Amino acid sequence: MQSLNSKYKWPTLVLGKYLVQFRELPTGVEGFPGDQFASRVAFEQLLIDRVDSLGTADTMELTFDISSNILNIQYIVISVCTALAGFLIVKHLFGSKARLPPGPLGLPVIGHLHMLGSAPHQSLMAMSEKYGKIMRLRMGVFPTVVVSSPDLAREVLKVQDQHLASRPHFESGKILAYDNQSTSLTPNNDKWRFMRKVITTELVSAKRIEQSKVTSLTQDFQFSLLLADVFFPSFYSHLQSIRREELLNTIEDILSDGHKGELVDFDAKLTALVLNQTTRFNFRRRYYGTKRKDIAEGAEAFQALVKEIGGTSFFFPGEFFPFLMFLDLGGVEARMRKLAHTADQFYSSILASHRNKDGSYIYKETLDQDFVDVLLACQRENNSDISDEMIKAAIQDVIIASSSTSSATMLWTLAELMRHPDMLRRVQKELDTVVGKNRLAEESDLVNLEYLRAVIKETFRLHPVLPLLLPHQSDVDVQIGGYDIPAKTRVMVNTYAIGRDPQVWEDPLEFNPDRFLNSPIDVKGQNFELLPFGAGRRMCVGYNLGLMTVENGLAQLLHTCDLNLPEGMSPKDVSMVEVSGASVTRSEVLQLRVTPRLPAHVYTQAGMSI
Ligand code: HEM
Repeated sequence: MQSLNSKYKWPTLVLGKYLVQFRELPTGVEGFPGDQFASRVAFEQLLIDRVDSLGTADTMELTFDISSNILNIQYIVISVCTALAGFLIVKHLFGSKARLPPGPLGLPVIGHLHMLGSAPHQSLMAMSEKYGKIMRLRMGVFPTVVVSSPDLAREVLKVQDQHLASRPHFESGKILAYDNQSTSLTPNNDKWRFMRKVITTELVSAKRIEQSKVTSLTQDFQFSLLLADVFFPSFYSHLQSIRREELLNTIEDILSDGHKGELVDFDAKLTALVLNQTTRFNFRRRYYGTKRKDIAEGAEAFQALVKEIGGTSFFFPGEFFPFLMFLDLGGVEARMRKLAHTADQFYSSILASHRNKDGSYIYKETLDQDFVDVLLACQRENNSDISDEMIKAAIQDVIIASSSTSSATMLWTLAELMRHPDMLRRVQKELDTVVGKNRLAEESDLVNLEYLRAVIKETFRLHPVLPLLLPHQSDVDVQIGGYDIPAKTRVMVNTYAIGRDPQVWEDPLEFNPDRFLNSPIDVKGQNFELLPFGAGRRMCVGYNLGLMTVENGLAQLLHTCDLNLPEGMSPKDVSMVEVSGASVTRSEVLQLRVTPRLPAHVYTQAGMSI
């Protein structure tokens, strides 16, 4: 067999790699599976066949997820350069008499990085079965503890919450998130609390926040919040109408594709739905293209940007060996800098569109204000504390945090329902009983859709899209599970392992929504066996918007559309294979046949032409 290296010019990233995972299709190679290959030989042969059949030029640009596949050559460089530093750090941190959690034997310098594989949550679950529900690991130079039981999750996210609510410093966040100024990456400080309050007040809450409750911020920040609060009521009702409008747009689009006899690409439709909702909340623009006429200029570039930043993994060499960042192994840093520059130009243009030419703020009536207006208003009142960079980081954070998570959850739920047609019928029967067939579902119906909500909880249990949450970090020495955890240790909660633990759930691998009927277990951070949004101070700040998006989106879809698998495909063929990036998604696109299931006048009355 011909060697790939001899035949094609090959990106450095691939040299020396045996396991490679595609994040994107090579340009022009249709239907190339986002798959992993057991060996280099199989991988190379497949590529050679594909490239030959296309007759492309001898250089191809490919994008790889290097999350777990840190190159052998890089390991060698890292090992030589860091042996001494690693030894000293480990000796300093673990050389004391502290009672540390157990853990597998790691390699010198790299620690346990090589054990993470392409799906770290799965590898860590397997390791916890062997080494225990609390494990000590080392990711490069960083001591890390992973917990995998509800009791230990409670200790991390509730009992020791105040000491574990910080975040580690991320090298990727330094480049891509304005020096870790985004809400999700900022350490536990006043600015982080401020951003959480503004998001809660302006984007995701149904209630006004009483000024008296704001006690932990500086006076200036309190004033800014008061200001934000004034804008709130009208903005909230406006958000509700945006949600509905975008949802009906999407359903019209889906039904129109279905009517033409085309298979509907649910990945594309639901990603567009959530992204459009989010960009409209933030800066009143639809940015993600759909087939409708009102596609904003630059939609495709923006779509690519969000996808790439959202898909940028924390798992690359410089993240675990920060003092080697300057070597830029694999060229990851250069790629991130380019991406950050493009993103910054985009956010600068958004800010500019909210200001006059001389930089002064364009005054708008309260009703016309979007999230960027609110942040700029806070900036005007508190100039030195809220920088443009902080605002840009906040916008990016909300877009990425909300878009990939909500659409991925909807897709996992739909895939489970397509695998279980009896459950799909039961959800639709419930919708017909609660809503009927003569009107569309409303957000207010959700409370009565008990079975649908059970299906969604069961999906969260088996397919949490952020299975390890985001890494927490201890500010001080703490104890978890009777073990000593030194300050500055990274702490992860493996919610995926908890969701599949036979000591916690009966028949844990079975998709059985009935387990949640008449059960007090909810997803709102009170029940540590089910933590799709985390819990405590760092819990997802957008959980009720995320939940509303998922529940309402699925209710409308399943009520208005009959869904069927493509001809010749049976329920057991629906793949549940995962791809791990910034969030965990299905590896296959969900394509379905769609027909309307309500009388024509219901769609017409809602303004849809199908
Ligand atoms: C189904 C949808 C969603 C899921 C499953 C989800 C899940 C999560 C999880 C697991 C975390 C990490 C919690 C931790 O580290 O302990 C998180 C953080 C976060 N989420 Fe969400 N999320 C969703 C939707 C949203 C939405 C709609 C927003 C928009 C406002 C949002 C904004 C954030 C932010 C800003 C953080 C960082 C919070 C902090 O560090 O203080 N999320 N989310």
